[in-house]
Order: sequence, then structure tokens, then C-alpha cells
Amino acid sequence: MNEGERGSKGYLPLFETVPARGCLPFQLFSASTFIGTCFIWVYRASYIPGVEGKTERWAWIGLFLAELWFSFYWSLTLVRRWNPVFRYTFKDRLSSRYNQEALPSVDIFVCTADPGIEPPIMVINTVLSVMAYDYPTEKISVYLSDDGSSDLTFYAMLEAARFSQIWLPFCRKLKVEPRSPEAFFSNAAEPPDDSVIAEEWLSIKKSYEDLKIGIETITKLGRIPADMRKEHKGFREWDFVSRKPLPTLVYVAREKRPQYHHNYKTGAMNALIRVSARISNAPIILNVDCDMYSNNSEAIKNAMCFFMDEEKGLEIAYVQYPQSFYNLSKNDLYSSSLRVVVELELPGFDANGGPSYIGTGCFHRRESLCGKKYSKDFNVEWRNVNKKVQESARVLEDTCKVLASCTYEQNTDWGNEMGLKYGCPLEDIITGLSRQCRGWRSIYYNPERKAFLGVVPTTLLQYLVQHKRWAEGDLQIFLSKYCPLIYGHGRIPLKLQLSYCPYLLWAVNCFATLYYVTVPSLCLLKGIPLFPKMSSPWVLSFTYVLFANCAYSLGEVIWCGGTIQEWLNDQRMWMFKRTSSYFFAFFDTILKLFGFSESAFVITEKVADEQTSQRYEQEVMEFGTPSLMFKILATLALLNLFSCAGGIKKVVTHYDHIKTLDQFGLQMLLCSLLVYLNLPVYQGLFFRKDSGKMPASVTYQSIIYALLACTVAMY
Ligand SMILES: O=c1ccn([C@@H]2O[C@H](COP(=O)(O)OP(=O)(O)O[C@H]3O[C@H](CO)[C@@H](O)[C@H](O)[C@H]3O)[C@@H](O)[C@H]2O)c(=O)[nH]1
Ligand SMILES: [Mn+2]
Repeated sequence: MNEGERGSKGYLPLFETVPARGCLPFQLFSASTFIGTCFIWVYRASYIPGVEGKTERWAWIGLFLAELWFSFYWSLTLVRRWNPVFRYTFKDRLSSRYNQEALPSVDIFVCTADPGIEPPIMVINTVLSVMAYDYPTEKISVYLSDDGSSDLTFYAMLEAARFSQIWLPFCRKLKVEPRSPEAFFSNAAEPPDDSVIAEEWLSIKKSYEDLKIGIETITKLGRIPADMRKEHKGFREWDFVSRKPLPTLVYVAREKRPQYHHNYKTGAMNALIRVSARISNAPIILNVDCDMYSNNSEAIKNAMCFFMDEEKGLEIAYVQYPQSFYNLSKNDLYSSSLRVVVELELPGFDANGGPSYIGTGCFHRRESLCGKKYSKDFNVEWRNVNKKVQESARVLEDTCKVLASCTYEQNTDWGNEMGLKYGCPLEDIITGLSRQCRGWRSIYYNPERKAFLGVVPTTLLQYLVQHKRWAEGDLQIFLSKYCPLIYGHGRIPLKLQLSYCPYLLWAVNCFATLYYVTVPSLCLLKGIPLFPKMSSPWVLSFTYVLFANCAYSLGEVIWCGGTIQEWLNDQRMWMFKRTSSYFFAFFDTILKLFGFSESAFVITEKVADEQTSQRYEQEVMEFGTPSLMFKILATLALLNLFSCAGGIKKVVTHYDHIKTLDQFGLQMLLCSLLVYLNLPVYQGLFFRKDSGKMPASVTYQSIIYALLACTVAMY
């Protein structure tokens, strides 16, 4: 044990912190890469082509700038990798020290917005899974926020509440894992051996299937039949809940009107904070997106080990669990697993002062969300904060309506000092940062059995759009008063400020990357060498930096449990998003900055049609729509294909093959690597017949653009 058995006051701590071992390879890699990079700079600076070759000179200087950016960005990414820490909890100590009575209550927020792309059956599986936590039932309240105000979602929740009366006891009795019925029954196809239990198992499975069919039929129908409608009296239905040993379950659809900005998920969360304060007012809040079901019924207890640790718990504002996913393809086609982020970067972030809040799977101390500053004399008496109001649902409904009305926040501090912050598509990052700046810290906890599992986009376009939103929000933060380097100056450590920067600067990568994937290739066509000759020793610095980086990142992916193919996919997506998502994100941010546009929250689709899902499972890239993003990707891919062909032709037809190869060797290597990464694009353009191929319009246009670019370059 790292931190000594006993804390300074003689307590056995409820959690421990273990620094990562084996940092030597990382330090060697970073030191040697740094030296390699210095050589590259020296080479670039000392061989700038003279003024007579004007194009050459500018191409060279541009490449130098791109390389300077990459080096700068790379050094920023080191900050988060320097000394990761891992956290471990002691649940047995928690339960021996606090009886059920003494544990604080928890309010759980589930956000949904659109039954069309977030199917109600998925939403209620999440709701059921969080109702079924291994935690005193009367201490759990679940709030479902429905920004779509959909009676389909409402109906599904009503049915789920009924089903919970058999599902929750079943989960407790059999210690079921995971507690989302859909996930549970699809993981365990067979009932257990014991015949009595098997009977119950089968009957619950049958009930779940009926429930599912019922909800899916209604969802397809798109409306609730009149006779069913008569049965529901809305909120007042929940009176029955208080008579059963079940968690409180509340459905909230806040009021929205066109003349008032609803602030998307952030607005929903703030309404929930107020409504829940009125109803259950738990000191701890967990928030999850509607697709993130609970996969580990001990997550609350684990989080409590942090908050309730006598010595270090008080300063903790939030405990962040990683985002993990259940619908990843075998080799993570779109590189959406965030594997290295989850396993290495966030632990590094944690070591530097606490992870950012990432929007879902996060336990919050309620007070930290309500503008409170942390100070040394802050204290909580968990016993006293467990009071629940004893009013009828009817009275509560009326008072809560006011709290969730669209005018409530006018002329208040909500969205600013109170609650989550408005004005940015990434409410999570600034809300986390501002709490750290108010003296709180945060904890990252990544247990072996993942606490939450959600959905990743299953088409390339959805992926690119999601990353555009993230990159845009990030850059907006960097350019706003919340820039960690300014806002955090003097309030949080420099290494924590810097830990935020690589994410916030994602979008800026687009220029250097666009430059690197076009100019060297076009110059190859035109016959302008931009890299050292293969026979010169300078070539070593370039090849070393290239291969060391590949080897190291491959090592990281494998160490974190990934495959070689996954690493390759990651490299490809790295290029795709930097040349499309980030490019648009950058321009949209600038437009927004000058007031020309409003950033919107495009909700990620969580369902796909049969064929699309099938292709996703077979790891075939999905194009299919004539999006501008695809036109860019296809044009770049073709441009490199043509340049590569042009380069090969040059070597073959030149009277001195060896000399040409010597001069253009590295440039050809770069160009052919790009062609290799783009193979799925060529397939989509020319070789596929399914509905996921590139639309003909994209194919024609990109051929024309690429040819045009090549022609201009050659003459
Ligand atoms: O007006 C809205 C829009 C969205 N949502 C909900 O917000 C959640 C996240 O939306 P999603 O489209 O799934 O976005 P992701 O890109 O997957 O979200 C990631 O990024 C967001 C910030 O961009 C964070 O808020 C999320 O927690 C994080 O999972 C979902 O539950 C939505 O139902 C609302 O409640 N109201
Ligand atoms: Mn999502």
C-alpha cells in the first residue's frame, strides 16, 4: 500500500492512490523524440530554399510551421502522461464504519431528448439499471428528464416503474449483473441450473419481453392509444411508489418556449438540480446520459468511499467514472473507445489535480454545483442531510412546475454561478473547471468492472459530427474567459491548466494536418523535394520521430488492451477528424466568436437500421450521404492517390531512378502511407455497391477537385 495503512488521524482510509509504474520507457521515448525533433528544426532552419525558388521556399516554410505546431502540441500531450495515478476503494471499510442509516442519499439524473433517436426502451433500461443499485432503496431517487416531452417516453417509464417491482427484488436476490434487463438477458441466454430460480428467471424474462414488445409497438405507432391514455394521471401516478420499497422515480419534462433559450442538456440538468432539491435533496447527485446504463451495481458505494473518506473526502467535488461503450466493433472501426484516454490520460489528469467533468457517469457533491467555494473549515454531517420532504406528490408537482418553468431562471445566477454553466456546447468541461477553480478537487475512478456502458455512433458521419461538436466546444472554451490558462491562473496548478489544453486545442490541429496531407504530395507531383535525401544523415531524425511515435502509440494501445488493427483504425480516424471535423469546428468557432452563428447541440443518434448495423459489425466504413465532410475526405484521398502514382511514374521514367528515389524517398513514403490509410475511401468511391458506399455526387465532385488541384500543382 502506497499511502500508509493509516491516515494521519489514525483512520483507515476508504481509498488509496497508487502511482503508475514503469514510466522509464515513456521518459526515454519522450526524451529521444524531443532530440529527434530538435534535429528536424535545425534541418528546416538551415536548408530553407533560396528566394529564387519562390514556391519551394513557401512550401518549405509552411512545412516548418506545421512541424513546429506538431512539436508544440505533442509536448502538451506529455503533461497528462507524466505520472498517472490509479485509485482503489475499500468498500468493506465503508460498510463496517457506516451502517445503512448513515449512508447519504443519492439523486440520479437521466437525460433524454428525442424518442426518435433515443428509443424509449433504451432509456428505461438505463432507468431500471440505476434504480437497482446495490444501495439502500429508500436513499435512491431517480429523475428522468425528457427534453422531448414525449408521451412515448413517459409511457415507457410508467411501464418500467411497474416492471421495477419485480425486477429490483430479483436483482437483489440473485445479485444480478448488469442490472439493465436488456443487457442482462442478452448476456445470459440460459437460466441458472437451480430449478426454482430458473422458473423465476424465465418468468421475469418473459415479463421483460412483454414490456419490450409493448414499448416498441407504441414507439413504432408513434402515439399512445386513447384507452391507455385514460389510465394515466401523469405525475400523480407516483403516489403508489411510496408504499412499496422502491426508489422514488420522477419524470420531469421542463417547460420550453421558442422565445426562451432552453440551453439543451445543461438547461435540463439545472432544472433537475432544482426539482430534486425540492423533492429529495440528496447531497450526492449522479448524472448519466440516457444510453449509459449501470453495469456495476456497486458504483454508488465506490463513489461514497471517496466522498466519505474522513481525511481526503471533504475537498472532493465530483468523482468521474470513464465513458465506456457496449456497441464497439471488434477492432473499434471509428476509434471511438477512447481507450488510451480512459486508461492513461485521465489517470494522468487525475494526478495533476483532478480529471475534467466529462458529462456523464459522474457523481457530484450537490453543494459544489450550487456555487459553493471549498474552504478548509468545510464540513458535512451526512446524517443531517438525509431529510426527505413528506408532502404529497400533488403538492410537489405544483411547486416543481414552477422550478422547471422556462422563465424561472430569468435574472438569476443559474447557468452562471449556480448549476452547470451555459453558453457552450461543452457544459461539462467548464463546469468541472470552475469547481476546481473554487478550490474543490475531483477524482477519476476506473474500476475493473466498468461502471457505465453507453453507445458510440455507428456511422462515420455521426462520428465526425460528434467530434465536430466536441472540438468546437473545446476551442470556444479556450478562446473564452474560461481558458484554463487565464481562468485557472493562480487558482489551480499549472500542470492542471496544461492538462486541459490538448483537448481544448484539438480543432487547431486541422491546419498543420491539412498542410501535411496535401502540400508534400502536390510537391512530389511538381518535383519539389521537401525532405532530406535518403542518403543524408538528416533522414534519421525524420524516420526516428515517425517510427518512434508509431511504435510508442501502438505500444500504448496494446498495453491498454487493444489490437494492432485498432491502432491502425485510430491513426486513420486521427487523420479523418483532423481534416474534416476539426476544420469545420475551427471555422464555426470563429464565426460564432464574431456573432455570425449559434452553436447547436446535435444529438448523437443511438440507433441504426439493419443494414447499417450489419456493416458496422463487419467493420465496413459507412459513407452513404453526400456530406461536405466526405467530399473533403474523398478529395484528399484522391489527391494523394494521384500524387503517389505521379511519384512512382517519376521514378520509373527518370533516366536516373536511384537519384530520384534518393531525393523523393521520404515524400513518397509519406504519400504512400496516406494512400494506405485511405484505402476504405477508395473502396467506398469505386468498389462498393451497397448503400453505404460514397454517393455518386461525392465521387464525381471529388475526382474533379483532386484533378484540378493536381493540374494546378503541376503547371
Ligand atoms: O437538448 C438536449 C440535448 C441533449 N440532451 C441529452 O444529452 C445527452 C448527451 O447527448 P448525446 O447526443 O448522446 O451527446 P454525446 O456526444 O454522446 O455526449 C457527450 O458530450 C456531451 C457534451 O457535448 C456531454 O454532455 C455528454 O455527457 C457526453 O456523453 C443525451 O442523454 C441527450 O438526451 C438533452 O437532455 N437535451
Ligand atoms: Mn451519447
